[in-house]
Amino acid sequence: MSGTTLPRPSRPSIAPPTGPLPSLPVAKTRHSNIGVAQRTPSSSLLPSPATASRAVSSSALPYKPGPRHGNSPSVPTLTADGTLVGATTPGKTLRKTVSIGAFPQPPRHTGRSNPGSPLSTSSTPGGEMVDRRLSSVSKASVPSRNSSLKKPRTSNIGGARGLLPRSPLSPPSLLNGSADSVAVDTSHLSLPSPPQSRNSSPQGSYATSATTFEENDDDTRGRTDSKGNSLQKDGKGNVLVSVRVRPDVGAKDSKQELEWDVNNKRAMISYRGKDAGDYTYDNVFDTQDNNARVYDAAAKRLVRRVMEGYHGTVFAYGMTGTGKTFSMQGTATNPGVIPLAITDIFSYIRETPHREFLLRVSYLEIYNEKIHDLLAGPVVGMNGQAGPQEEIKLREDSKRGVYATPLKEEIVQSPTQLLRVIARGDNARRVAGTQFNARSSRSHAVVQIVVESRERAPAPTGNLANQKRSAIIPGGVRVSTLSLIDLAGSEKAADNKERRTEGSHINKSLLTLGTVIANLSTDKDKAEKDKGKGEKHLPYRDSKLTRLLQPALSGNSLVSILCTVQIGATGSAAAVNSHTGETLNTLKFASRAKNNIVSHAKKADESMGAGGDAASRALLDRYRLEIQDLKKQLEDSKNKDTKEEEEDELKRDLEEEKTREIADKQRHEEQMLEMQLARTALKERIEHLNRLILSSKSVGVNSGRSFSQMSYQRTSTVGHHMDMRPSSLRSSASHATLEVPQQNAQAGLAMDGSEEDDSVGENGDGMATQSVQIQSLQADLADKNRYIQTLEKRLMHARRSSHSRVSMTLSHKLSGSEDGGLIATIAEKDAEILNLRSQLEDKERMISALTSARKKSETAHEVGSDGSPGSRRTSSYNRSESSSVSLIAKGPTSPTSPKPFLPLPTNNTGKNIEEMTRMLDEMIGTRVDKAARRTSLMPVSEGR
Ligand SMILES: Nc1ncnc2c1ncn2[C@@H]1O[C@H](COP(=O)(O)OP(=O)(O)OP(=O)(O)O)[C@@H](O)[C@H]1O
Repeated sequence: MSGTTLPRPSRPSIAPPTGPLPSLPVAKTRHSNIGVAQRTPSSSLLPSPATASRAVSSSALPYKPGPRHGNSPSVPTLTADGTLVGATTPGKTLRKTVSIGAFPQPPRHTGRSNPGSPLSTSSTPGGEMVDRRLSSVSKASVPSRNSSLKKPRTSNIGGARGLLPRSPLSPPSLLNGSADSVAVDTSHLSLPSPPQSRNSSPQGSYATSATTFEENDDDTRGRTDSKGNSLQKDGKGNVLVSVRVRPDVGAKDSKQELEWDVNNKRAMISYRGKDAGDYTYDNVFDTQDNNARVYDAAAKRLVRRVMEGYHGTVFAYGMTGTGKTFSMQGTATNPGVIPLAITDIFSYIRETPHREFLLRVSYLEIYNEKIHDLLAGPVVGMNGQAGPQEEIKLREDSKRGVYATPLKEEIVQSPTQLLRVIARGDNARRVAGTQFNARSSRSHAVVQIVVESRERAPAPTGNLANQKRSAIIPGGVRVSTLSLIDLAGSEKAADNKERRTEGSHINKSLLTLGTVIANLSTDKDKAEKDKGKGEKHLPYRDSKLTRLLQPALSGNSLVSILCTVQIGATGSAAAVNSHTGETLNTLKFASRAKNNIVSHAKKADESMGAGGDAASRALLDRYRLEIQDLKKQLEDSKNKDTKEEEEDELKRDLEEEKTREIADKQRHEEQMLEMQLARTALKERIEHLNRLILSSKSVGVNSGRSFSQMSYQRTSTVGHHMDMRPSSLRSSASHATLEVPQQNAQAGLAMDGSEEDDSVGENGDGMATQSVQIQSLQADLADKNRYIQTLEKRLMHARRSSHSRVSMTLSHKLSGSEDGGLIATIAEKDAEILNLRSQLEDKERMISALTSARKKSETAHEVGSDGSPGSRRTSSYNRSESSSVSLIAKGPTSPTSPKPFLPLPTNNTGKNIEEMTRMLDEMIGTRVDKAARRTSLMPVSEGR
């Protein structure tokens, strides 16, 4: 086939690899054939010539590829349409195509040297497979596995042979999620488990003997030629074709069965009826072979190659009811290709720690030429009822090849998850009862597992940019796809109209598939023959199935085709004939597929994943980048958070600091105010006291003068017998002693001693003195009032402060208070105010007393001037006053003042005034002393 005219997806490069592809890392530890060992010697109960001869020619004898070639002319082509009918040219190999690279070429093939296949195992340098197991089997004279359908098996790897712990009778479907693990006892084999054996499963372990059996199976399947040389087994190229024969209990010993011979050892099916012929494939599975064996021989390698980066397609083809679904899905106890592939995929991931993988799965069906997404679930319409699904179309682009869109893809992380997803799709698949199958698949079902893988990034170091780079650089992402396809079965016209419609679509698509495959070969032949004439049209677009399979069929994928047949049938002769015809058709289809499909699959280009724009990047890369971005965002937000937290903390600190400062300021202001108030109060008090002193002085001066005058008068009156004691007036505040000057005293000697005169003498001086006293007292009163106001203000402020201050301030205040408490201070202040008030009252009383005294003296004065007794006193007073004045005017040196100074006799008014003043002074003195003591915390001395 030439790729020049065919539309090829560009996903994998179509150029063949330059060297041989690596084989699977299989530990070839065993040299015995488990399968062979477990099977009974091949012996036909009803030997036909053919079977007899094959029995003899089996393993112990050199293999002769003759029958295949011998049968070649008789191998008919697909009879579905007239154009495909025909037979291969006699002598011409059925395998017309070659696989990639250094595929070892079987001797019977044409001279082309085939490259090593990704599906092949190790080969000798000469290109021949080493059939170790076969040789060991031969040496041990193990009977041939070659068998006819009638041969009963005494052992069964998968369960029918007694190794499984449970009966496979009516097993639940594994894909429906009810499967349990199948632990097959292989201990009796005394064989080490190979490294890649299934050591995990969705539910546990699938370490079946069939799996281990597989490892050497490749070799035992090699054949020897007539000269005894080891031959490479057919089909170890990029395309594997296997045929599985379904057991048919009902048709036992029927004539049809006798016409068939299934030789799984030689991978050959021979038909001895009309159109007799031998059909040889890569694998032939007889009725005794279980699914594990089928998987191991037909799909295991392909799956592992897919994990290594190749695209792989496995599909089951066959007539309805022949076991396609059974082979692909299997049962709980006999898991099929799909669950076993899933198990292997995850085993591979576990065994490959240096790479990272991302798996996504989609599941679609082609039903009546329409594609349905089996994972999308029912679409609920506006009315709440299930509506039609969005139409899924097939598209093709240079990167992805042919693909269905829009199709739901689910990312899966475990075998269980993957199986669940597939089971979900499987439940959504259309099945119906038909004449041949109670649960017939009415659609082609395609499971696609996309495997993205990449070398694991080294531990990220350095900055984020470096980390980002290191996350996507190494090796790029490899993207490969494993397609597992369970085709609907070809069938005869059904009674039911719906089944008929389905059947016609199924048949049409299968026919197209056959045509494409047939034309692949024809095209190739023609292309070779008629170079330049152009290539034959390949009708990929005639059906959705072929369109979807186009990348695989056109050579971009490793392909494994499992054709299922059922030999023998019950019923009418026509039915039997029809059945045989279908079986033959399937066999011919398989032969053509084997011969015609050319695969030059190569590993997916690693750089593809890492390159291109973001949208075209592999999901693994996109996710890696996203992870990096998210990590960065996380880091940023963390940093931001930390920064914000720090800023918040700083802000909080600043605010706290500010609040503290404001509080301190307030406290300071309050303290200052208090101090100021205290100072004001003290100043006022000082002023007041000073005024008092001045007032006393002035009173002293005035009264001293008057007193001295009075003293003089008294002296003069009483007659010089009194002590010359200085008259002292003690200032209440300053304790200042004001001594009456001697000259004044002496001057007073000449004065008249009359009481009245003394009190009112000096022509109204007495009145003036009283006025001064009154003024002084009033001023004092005003002072006191101010002082009281100040104290009240202070008290108010102290109360306010005590309410508003915090306890600390309070305690501070309390500890700072001399009396040990603000409350005590307040109480004292209250008491002080009360005292002052009482003092005020006293003063008021004194003022009123003085005022009345003045009034009295005024009245007396007025009476005196009118010749009243008062006037006498006044005149006397005036006299003495005038004499006193004259004495004073004359000074002490006057010779007219010989009398010593005598204390003035106190009259009533003088006494009153003196007493009152004294009382006042005492009261003030007491108060001031008290206040001074109490407010010792205040800078009294400073104020003073
Ligand atoms: N190798 C086998 N061993 C035991 N039972 C089998 C085998 N192959 C098929 N069967 C049974 O035959 C029946 C039909 O098989 P299955 O549904 O797989 O056929 P099919 O090819 O998928 O049919 P269709 O195309 O109609 O879907 C099932 O009950 C299945 O269990």
